[in-house]
Amino acid sequence: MSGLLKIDNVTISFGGLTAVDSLNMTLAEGSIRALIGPNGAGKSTVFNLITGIYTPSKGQIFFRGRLINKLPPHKITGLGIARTFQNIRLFTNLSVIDNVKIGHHCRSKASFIDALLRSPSTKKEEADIQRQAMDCITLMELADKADEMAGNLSYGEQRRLEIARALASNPSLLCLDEPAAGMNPIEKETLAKMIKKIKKMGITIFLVEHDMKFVMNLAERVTVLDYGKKITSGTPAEVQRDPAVIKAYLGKEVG
Ligand SMILES: Nc1ncnc2c1ncn2[C@@H]1O[C@H](COP(=O)(O)OP(=O)(O)OP(=O)(O)O)[C@@H](O)[C@H]1O
Repeated sequence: MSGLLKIDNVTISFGGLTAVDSLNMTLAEGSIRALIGPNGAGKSTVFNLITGIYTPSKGQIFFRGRLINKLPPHKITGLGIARTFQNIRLFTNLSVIDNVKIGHHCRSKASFIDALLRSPSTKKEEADIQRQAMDCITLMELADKADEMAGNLSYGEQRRLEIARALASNPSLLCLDEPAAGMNPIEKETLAKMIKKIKKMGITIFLVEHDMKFVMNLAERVTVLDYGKKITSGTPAEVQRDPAVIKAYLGKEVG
């Protein structure tokens, strides 16, 4: 398996605070990688760096060998990197399907004039977007809720809808920021099953998550950050018995 994403010696500082410090990571294509660490370790900042929200103070980020850390977020999405956020960001007054159709926007080829004139090519593109959006919500087991307002969904369903929307941009790398947060054990089990299905479709998964049981059952490799620095990287079993990890979590059980 080749490296899909390469984070090469990346540092970002905010004033006097180094949020991510000389980070090196390579994500194998088709894998599930987790990034864990205590609160404030820099995990979301890594996602913000990959998706172009932040620019590294030092270092480089490559996606399929292409330097991406100077590209704006929409270009990075267009190259095939999608993400969800720690806090749910849905249009609660729009339907489930419309929330997902918005995720297609970055792939849409229709110009403003095309859309106004509703040319045959625009109509065909609209039909394709509708079909692809249905595929995404079917995958996340929300097809029967397609016309419901997103705000009426349960918490677990809203989190799944966010993933459906991210999938609508047809990514090859999907970054999930705390996807299981606030879910009950049954919702977490359903989510884990869906993430495995997404992986089987060939999409690489990069996951930030606090729920250790969820992470250890799902990820093939786990990278641990503390105060912005990578303290270790390995299989879930290796990471769980690493003394540096146990110390970082202040003696809390990891597993
Ligand atoms: N835009 C910013 N300006 C200033 N400080 C920032 C900014 N973004 C992140 N930080 C700081 O960087 C550090 C890492 O934050 P980050 O949100 O990446 O941590 P995290 O590991 O995702 O934490 P959590 O698990 O609590 O979500 C924190 O100290 C945070 O306050």
